[in-house]
Amino acid sequence: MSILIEHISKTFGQFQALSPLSLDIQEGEMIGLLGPSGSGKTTLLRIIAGLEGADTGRIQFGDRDVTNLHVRDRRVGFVFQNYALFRHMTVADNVAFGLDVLPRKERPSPSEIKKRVMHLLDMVQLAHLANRFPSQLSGGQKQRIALARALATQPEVLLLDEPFGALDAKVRKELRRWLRGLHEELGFTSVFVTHDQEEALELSDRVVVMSNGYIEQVDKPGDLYASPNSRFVFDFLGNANVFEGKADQGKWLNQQASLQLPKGIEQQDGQLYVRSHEFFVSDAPTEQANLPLKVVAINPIGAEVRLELSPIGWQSKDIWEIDLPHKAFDQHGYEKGQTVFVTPKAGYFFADDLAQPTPLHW
Ligand SMILES: Nc1ncnc2c1ncn2[C@@H]1O[C@H](COP(=O)(O)OP(=O)(O)OP(=O)(O)O)[C@@H](O)[C@H]1O
Repeated sequence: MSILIEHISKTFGQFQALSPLSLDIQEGEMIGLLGPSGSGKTTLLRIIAGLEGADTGRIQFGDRDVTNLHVRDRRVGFVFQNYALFRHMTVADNVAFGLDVLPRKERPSPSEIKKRVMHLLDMVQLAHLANRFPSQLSGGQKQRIALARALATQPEVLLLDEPFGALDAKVRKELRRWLRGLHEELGFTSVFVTHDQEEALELSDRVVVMSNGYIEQVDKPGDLYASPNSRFVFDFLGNANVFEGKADQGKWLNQQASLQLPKGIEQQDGQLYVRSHEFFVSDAPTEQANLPLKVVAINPIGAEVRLELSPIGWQSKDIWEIDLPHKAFDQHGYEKGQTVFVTPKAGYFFADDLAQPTPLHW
C-alpha cells in the first residue's frame, strides 16, 4: 500500500510541531523517520496512523483518502516502544487480540484464529512460548510478540514508534535484522521512528531526516551519507569536525591554523566539515595543512580508536574527534597531552552565503 502525505501540518497551542510537509511512500517501502528529540517524528507517525488529526493537508493510502478516517478504519498495524502487551493475557491471546475484537462479520472462526496465531508465532520464532504471560518474557521477546500482534490483522501499513528503543544494543541489532527479513518476506509498507542514525541507515529503504518540524532530506541511506544537502544532515549523520576558515591567498585561515584550498575551489569564507575518519594524523604540519591539536582523551571504540582533540592556537566550537584503525594508533602510540597535526583527505565545504555544500578532495 502506498502512502501519500500532502501539506500535513500540526500545531499544539502556539507551537508548530509540523510545518506543512509532503512525502510520497511507495508500496512495500520501509521508511525511517530520523531526527533529534522534538523534531516531530512521532507526531507525523501518529497523524499517519489516525491517532492524531492534522491541521492542514491530506493523507492517502493507495487510492483511498484516509484524512478523515478513524484510526480503526485505516487498517494499520502499530508497534510502540514499550511493548504495550496485555499483562493478564497469554502470548497467544495477545497475538489473537486484534482478530478477536473484529466485528462478527469480519472475524475469522475460532479455529482459523488459532491457526493464524500459531503461524504468526512461528514467524516470530516464539511458538514455544504461546502459553506464557508477558511478565515471563525478555524485552526482545515481548517486542517480537508486539510485532506479531500488529501483523495479525494483516495490515498493509505497519507503523513503528522507536520499536527497539528500550532494548540493549545486541538485541536491537538482532531484531533489526529480523524485522528487515520479515518486511522483505511479507512486503508490507512500513514507517518507523528512530533517533538512532545507525538504525535508520541499516533498516530503511529511504530515510526521512527531520528537524524542527521540517523534512530536511529524503534519500537512500548511501546517498544521504554521500550527499548531505545541509549542515544539519551532515552533522546528524556521523561525527563532523568543523573548521571555520577565512579564505586568503589560496588558503583557509583560522588564527594560527591554515589549510590549503583544494584545486578548483573558489576563494570563499565558510565552514569545512570533515568526518572523523577522513584525516591523516602526523607529528608535524604537512604542506597541505597546519592544524595543531592537543590529545585530550583516547577511547577505543570497536574497530577503531577515537582521539579527542582540542585546537591549539585556533578556534573551534567543539572538541574534534578523529577515528584511527588500531594498527595506525599502535604504530604511533599517541598519548594524552601530546600535540598532533591533522590533515583532511576529504570533506564538505559550506560557503557562508550558501546552504548547499561542495564536496572536497585533496
Ligand atoms: N500533545 C501534545 N501537546 C503539546 N505539545 C506536543 C504534543 N505532542 C507533541 N508535542 C510537541 O511537539 C514537538 C514534536 O514532538 P514529537 O513527539 O513529534 O517529537 P519526536 O521527534 O518524536 O521526539 P522524540 O524523539 O523525543 O519522541 C515536541 O516539541 C513536543 O513537545
